[in-house]
Amino acid sequence: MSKLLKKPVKLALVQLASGAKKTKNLENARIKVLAAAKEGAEIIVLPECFNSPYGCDYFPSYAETLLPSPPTAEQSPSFHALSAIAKDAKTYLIGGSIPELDTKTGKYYNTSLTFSPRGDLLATHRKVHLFDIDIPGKITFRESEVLSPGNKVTIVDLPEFGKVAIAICYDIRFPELAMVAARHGCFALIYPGAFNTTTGPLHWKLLAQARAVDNEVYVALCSPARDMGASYHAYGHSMVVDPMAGVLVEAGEGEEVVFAELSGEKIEETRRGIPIYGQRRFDVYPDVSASGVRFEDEASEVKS
Ligand SMILES: NC(=O)CC(=O)C(=O)O
Repeated sequence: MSKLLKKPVKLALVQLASGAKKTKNLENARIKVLAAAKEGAEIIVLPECFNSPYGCDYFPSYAETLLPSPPTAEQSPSFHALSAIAKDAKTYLIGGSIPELDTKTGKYYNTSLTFSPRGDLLATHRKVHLFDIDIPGKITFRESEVLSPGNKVTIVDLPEFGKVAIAICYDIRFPELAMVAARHGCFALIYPGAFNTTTGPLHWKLLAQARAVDNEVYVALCSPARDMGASYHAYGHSMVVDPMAGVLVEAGEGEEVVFAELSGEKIEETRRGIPIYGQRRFDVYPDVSASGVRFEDEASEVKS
């Protein structure tokens, strides 16, 4: 038996088509998550900004207040919707991300909420690395004009399975975060993410496979469906990659739910075959996972 993943688990990625109407997005998420649960999924993932369009112009008007926790239904309809969906589906629900406003500081965040099958909040992850890029003639995006970054690595214990790490989209470009999470015993790295039609074709699958092969863990990326009528064209192609970097499943561009079976034996088999976990040379380079890693958000009462 694997210590990392105690028993096989069925994961579902809901590549949701979200529009301008938040109530409609929440209702659509509910329908799709309940249907995925009926298919046997035990961990279900929603995309980045699943309750709103994605873009700096939208963050403030869609932002919800999560603190103090639990928020009221007026402060955060998405918190309450996600909690109820998880409870009704009786599954773990990684609620993609939503724009958040911390009313104490006036700062906005891109925040993911994870709920237990009883509907309890297990963890909150605020996107750590903000999506600030400028590829002339292609895409310029500056999340930092509106958002503030989170400041911790988020690892969630799902007691009957094991630990997963939650991070958001651009966070996948930073191998240190993934390595820290893997070295702290996660069986999967889960990234709700909205890559775009410039970076997606080149980097989405490459990064999923890179983080998987670096760390010999499962990697799951969950995108919104592509909407060519929106100001931001999400790439789609939600996918699950196994610890050998094989693509287990990949969605197309439209609304779709994809499933994958994850097993501890696949992780063990990979690590037996290519035993990098016993071959690192910390006499040659430093162990980034050993010290100075922040797992708690000390500045706020946000649940880690
Ligand atoms: N949207 C993001 O956060 C990241 C992205 O699209 C990219 O890295 O490319």
